[in-house]
Amino acid sequence: MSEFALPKGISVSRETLDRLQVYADLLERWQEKINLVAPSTIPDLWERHFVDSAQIYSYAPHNVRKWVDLGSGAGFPGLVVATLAHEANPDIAFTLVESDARKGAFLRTVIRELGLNATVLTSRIEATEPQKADIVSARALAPLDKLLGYAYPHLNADGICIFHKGARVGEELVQARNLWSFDVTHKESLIDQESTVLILSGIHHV
Ligand SMILES: C[S@@+](CC[C@H](N)C(=O)[O-])C[C@H]1O[C@@H](n2cnc3c(N)ncnc32)[C@H](O)[C@@H]1O
Repeated sequence: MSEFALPKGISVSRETLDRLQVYADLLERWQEKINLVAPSTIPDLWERHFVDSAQIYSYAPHNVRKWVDLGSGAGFPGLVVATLAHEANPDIAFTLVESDARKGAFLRTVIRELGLNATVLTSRIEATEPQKADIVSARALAPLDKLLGYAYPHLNADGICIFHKGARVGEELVQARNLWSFDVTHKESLIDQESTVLILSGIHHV
């Protein structure tokens, strides 16, 4: 199977690239009616949202079965990762938690069109029953201390979190350590020098 490189060297098959393109086209169409992403980011949709999301797929351990994405919005990063996993790891079940019903309708449309192994829960994270996830991801949802409070009930015993974080990551880590104990690995963002991806494991209340 031929491999194609997304910008920043992420390799995907022709089929996956085509699926991502269908997703991007749907997003641009729906964006005319509902605000799925900040309009200022549309000219840079591919890099700001698709590549930024795709970069975390390689950080997933090989034995992942259940992946939960919190506050998915238009599907970033969860639905992009579900698209990447579709061919190589179709057994990974993705759950996207998004309280906004219109965004939920968009997410379901993409899932149906692409045939992905993913489900949308249109509910508030705090009201969602524990998901027992191997991985919880989130981008642009909340400061780290609050984010861990959202994620913790949905992790299984060995579960890890993969969070996109911005320039205030140092400050957020200090705050979070007041409430939480965890091991953390920092990965440089592929798209933005100011951003980081955090991988957190061994998460417990202090
Ligand atoms: C700033 S947007 C980020 C969306 C996406 N993760 C991204 O990076 O493009 C935050 C999203 O989280 C959703 N959200 C915020 N609080 C939530 C909660 N408590 N439960 C479920 N969804 C929530 C909002 O509706 C919104 O779509």
